[in-house]
Amino acid sequence: MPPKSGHQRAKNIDYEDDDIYSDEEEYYEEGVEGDGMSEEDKQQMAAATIKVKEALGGSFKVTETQIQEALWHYYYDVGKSVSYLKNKYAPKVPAQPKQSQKPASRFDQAASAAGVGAPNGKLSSFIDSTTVCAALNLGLESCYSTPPPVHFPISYNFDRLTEDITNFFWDTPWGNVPSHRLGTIIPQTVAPKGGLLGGSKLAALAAKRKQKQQEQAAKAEEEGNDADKAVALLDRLSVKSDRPALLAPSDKAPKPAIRYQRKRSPSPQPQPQVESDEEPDLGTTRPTMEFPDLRAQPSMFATTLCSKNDSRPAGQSHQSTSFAEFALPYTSMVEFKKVDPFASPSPDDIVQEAQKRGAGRPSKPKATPKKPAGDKLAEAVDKLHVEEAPRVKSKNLNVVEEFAKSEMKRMMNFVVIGHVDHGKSTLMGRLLYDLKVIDQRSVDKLKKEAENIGKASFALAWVMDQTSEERSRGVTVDIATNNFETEQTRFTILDAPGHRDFIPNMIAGASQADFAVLVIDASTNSFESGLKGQTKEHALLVRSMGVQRLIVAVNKMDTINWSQHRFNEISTQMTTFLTTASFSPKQISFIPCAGLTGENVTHRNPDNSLLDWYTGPTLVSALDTSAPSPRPLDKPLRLTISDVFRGGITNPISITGRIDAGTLQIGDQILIMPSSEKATIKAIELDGEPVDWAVAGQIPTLHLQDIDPVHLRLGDIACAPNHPVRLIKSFTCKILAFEHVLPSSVDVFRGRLQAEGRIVRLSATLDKTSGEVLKKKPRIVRPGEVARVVVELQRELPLEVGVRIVLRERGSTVAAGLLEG
Ligand SMILES: Nc1nc2c(ncn2[C@@H]2O[C@H](COP(=O)(O)OP(=O)(O)OP(=O)(O)O)[C@@H](O)[C@H]2O)c(=O)[nH]1
Repeated sequence: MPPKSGHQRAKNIDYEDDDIYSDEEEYYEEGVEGDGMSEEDKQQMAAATIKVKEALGGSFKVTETQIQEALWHYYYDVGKSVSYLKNKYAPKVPAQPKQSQKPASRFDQAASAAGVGAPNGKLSSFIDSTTVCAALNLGLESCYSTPPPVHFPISYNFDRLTEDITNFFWDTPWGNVPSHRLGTIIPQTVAPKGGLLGGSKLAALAAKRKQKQQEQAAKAEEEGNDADKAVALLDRLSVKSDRPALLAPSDKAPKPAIRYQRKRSPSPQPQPQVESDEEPDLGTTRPTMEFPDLRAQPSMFATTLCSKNDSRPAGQSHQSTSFAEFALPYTSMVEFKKVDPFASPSPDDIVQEAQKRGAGRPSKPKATPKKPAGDKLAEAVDKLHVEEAPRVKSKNLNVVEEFAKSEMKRMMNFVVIGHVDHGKSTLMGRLLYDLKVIDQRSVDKLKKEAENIGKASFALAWVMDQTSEERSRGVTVDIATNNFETEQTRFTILDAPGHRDFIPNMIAGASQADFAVLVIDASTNSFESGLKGQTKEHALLVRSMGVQRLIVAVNKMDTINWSQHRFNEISTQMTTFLTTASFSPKQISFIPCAGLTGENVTHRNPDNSLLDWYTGPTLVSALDTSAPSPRPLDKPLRLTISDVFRGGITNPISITGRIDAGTLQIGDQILIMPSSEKATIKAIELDGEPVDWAVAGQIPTLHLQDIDPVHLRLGDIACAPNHPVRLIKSFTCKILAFEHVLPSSVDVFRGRLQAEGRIVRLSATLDKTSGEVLKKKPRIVRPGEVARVVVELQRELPLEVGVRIVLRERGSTVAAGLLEG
């Protein structure tokens, strides 16, 4: 009976239980006795034997044992067994031994090869898998890392082992490569021949040459021609010096002298009909062998860049330079030869020539002989330089004097603040419309657009709210500016967002304002809800930012029938609150108005008898009577950047911001902090008009040069280079608490500037009016109290004494104050 093969055992293994076998007994399963076959095996074997016999036919000479051996090996696979038996025991046909013979597989060969050295007899014990792998020339690494031993019966014939292996793999196609088709690796002893795969026409020509050369050499030797020998020797020497590695492959076996020459790059295009001059003349020239240069040739670009020192004699044309060795497509065509690409000046030459002429310099005569391309390129690179922008000439004006004698109108900036939707933008839109800053046509257009999206009541607000986001949401997001004039004053409106999410933007607007207009919705409940919201917060913020004058526009009076009672109620409540927030009652004005209808904004409506009880000024009159803030013109320049933008080709980088102190004029250099980068003022615009200078209190647009935009950020300070703002990381400030203040992390706001910091110390609580210390080192500062605290910043910021800051924590304003040092 055939041995129990590894396959058979594997069939019945419960892998979950027995993954690894520790000793050979375990390979035999229980219930298997004697011949090693189970009852099931025996039945299968009997049935399969009958089928194999039928398939082979009665005339086929094979014993039952041979059939069963085959079936055992092929897991009772009748087809395979039949094939095997036919191949194994079929009578050999002497006439066609090769065709009929089953091709030997790789495995067959390997196994046979191993068998050559093996004792051709009976092995006295089993052969383990290492031996099998070695026999198959596979090596152990291709077997299992822990190879399971393969057992063969005692007294197994080694010849049969190779046969079995051979037969087992005979049907694997990749193992059945006929021996005559097996590749042979022959170590290279000579340099490769020309052509991609060494079989080109040139190679054939070279071979011919070589043969001819050898014949000549033999002939010369016969004739004792010493001269030829010397030439041959010289050849060998020169070759060695040129390419020692390639041409002296072995000292022991010197090769005949062959002179290699650089292979010219063939044209990638089909050769034209014209006979090429470069066709080797085998008859007249020394026998040579075309050989591809194994070292990569430098590219044309690299050669051009690096060939500064041209050794060519002066006057030599480009065609005769080393570049000519790099064949270009169509170069051998007649048409191509007519074209001299260097005959006319290059585009670079033309540009340079034009530039010279433009600069008024006489153009140099064309250099003859022509310089090599590499030199020209190097020269051109040397000449490359960034055109410096023409220096901006300063008129060196005495700006303070200019301002004094300018007789220009007063200039004032006011910020419009208040709770969301109380009508700030509508009120400003109405004001601009009634003052004819906005024409009827524009307002009609806005009305139509607003109607189209169902927001007709926002048409006037859209005069200020110009972004699509603001218009679609019906909410102001960022500060919107606009200008208008009265008889006495030129105003800049800073319309702030009312929504609490945009308080940082409101702070930025407030930091630029001389005074504020607080808009309050007088309708039922709106005023009250505003008090809990941003009405109070905004009022406190602007006061903390240094605003002293406050005009309260009691708006939407049309919704309450111009109720005097309501107006008085609101006025009383607000006066109480504002005075506690340090506003002087003299600086507060209350104006009843309706932005939507325009009542009492720029004019009184004589037909509106409901407002007869009011005898005070209109809103515009109230604005006009406000006193401007003092202008520190004689102080060093300080401008807080509130916007950075690209103004276009002529003005690539521009900034906007209020001048807090000092003056500036065209041509001035300014220092940007904290980047410490300088810039030059190229042009100045004020309310869209070009001007030569600007002074403190104004919000000009400065067009800059000599600075990279990366050095300009919102909240940065533009200052005089000789009086720069210091960068500080820690400061003491006097604050008015909006909420309970404790040592904690805070966001520090100054204009558009926002930075992370921490209140590290509560130094003292102070008296509101006198500023005297009430309590040192308090544990907490309560809302409404004034205190001195120390703040540490995460990064250095341009802050100095007198600057107003706001401290916020998680979206709420906790305090605002003044930097002390
Ligand atoms: N009846 C009436 N409605 C007004 C008046 N003023 C404004 N409104 C309406 O109030 C709504 C809000 O007006 P806005 O001007 O957008 O309010 P706002 O304060 O600028 O809003 P934010 O800037 O987003 O805080 C709009 O529907 C206006 O039509 C007014 O005097 N009377």
